[in-house]
Amino acid sequence: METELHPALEPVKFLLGQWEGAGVGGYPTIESFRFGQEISFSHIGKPFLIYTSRTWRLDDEGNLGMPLATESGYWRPQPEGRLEVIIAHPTGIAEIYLGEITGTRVEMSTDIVARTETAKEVTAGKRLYGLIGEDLGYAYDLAAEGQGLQSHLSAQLKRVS
Ligand code: HEM
Repeated sequence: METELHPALEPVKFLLGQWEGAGVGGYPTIESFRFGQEISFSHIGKPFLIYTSRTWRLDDEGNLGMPLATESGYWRPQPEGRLEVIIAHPTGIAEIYLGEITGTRVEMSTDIVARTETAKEVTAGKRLYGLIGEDLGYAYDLAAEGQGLQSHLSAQLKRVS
């Protein structure tokens, strides 16, 4: 049965579906790397998107290797293009973002980052998502381990369903 889209999701409808692609990552404290990624945005008829992401290391031949980061959460569009996002990480981190939707572009910055006792010292994040033609692109800036907010990842994904 097709679930009817909640009207609050109209501004983020362009994200719905499964996306697959590849990206690059780095940070001053680590070696740069390539990764493959699957992202899913779905809904259950309520005013939020369900978001999940899985990633794998990508070698020079383009083969997927070890699993890397995974994350999941909820995207909650609000009136006037505002957006609230909650993302949980298995690394003991929970991020709360406040953002804005402008056409097919979403920009968000962390309001709060909470960490378990053993999590790395992540203090802030900024994410930019947007359609590039028919693809989904994003860039993620991270402040962690005493470093200022700067690029950790960027990727481009194709819609697969
Ligand atoms: C597509 C998603 C991501 C991928 C593929 C990815 C990949 C990586 C890799 C390969 C490393 C270096 C090796 C390691 O420590 O595992 C790393 C380090 C790190 N990542 Fe990510 N990451 C992702 C998302 C995130 C997010 C969302 C955060 C913060 C909430 C984050 C925070 C960190 C931190 C704090 C480090 C350690 C830096 C250090 O030890 O100095 N990463 N990431």
